[in-house]
Amino acid sequence: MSATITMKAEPLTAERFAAYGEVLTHAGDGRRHYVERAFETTDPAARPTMWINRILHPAPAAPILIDQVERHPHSFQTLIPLHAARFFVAVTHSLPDGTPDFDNLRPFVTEPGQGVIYHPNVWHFGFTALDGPNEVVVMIGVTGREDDCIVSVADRRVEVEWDLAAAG
Ligand SMILES: NC(=O)N[C@@H](O)C(=O)O
Repeated sequence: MSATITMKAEPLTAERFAAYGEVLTHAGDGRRHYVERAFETTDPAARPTMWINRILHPAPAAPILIDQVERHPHSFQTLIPLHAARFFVAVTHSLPDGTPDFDNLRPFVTEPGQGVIYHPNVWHFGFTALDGPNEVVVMIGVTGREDDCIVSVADRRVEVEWDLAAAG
């Protein structure tokens, strides 16, 4: 295991996240804000599926250890917390060999009321509640094959300071 990488999370914005996905908030003056890509898949066998994850334990105040990341090759993935609260997001792209680029991991802290849509194949840390337990709606296209979710265990210790006030 190589040396420890320490990072500081940034506030999540649409611009900072654009290379990895979309930030979900209501935009515009109308009552309805259509989200175009939430159900997009890359495989015709992928069936739109929704579930709710119960997250009983929010991240502790200590730096978050990124022990593994996952990606979904066949579909966009939407995550919408049911309780308006901040959550932690960390994303990266693949290196040429297909493994996650941990050196260029981008950690973020959301605002209450935001959700995210991950682009297919974007490596991401599992949904991590902050400030208390939460429940998160997950929407994704599922083929039922074993590669709907590909997990990669970190080959180095990556710690992220997520308390933005403390991070300065
Ligand atoms: N992305 C995430 O946090 N979780 C989903 O991939 C899931 O399988 O619940």
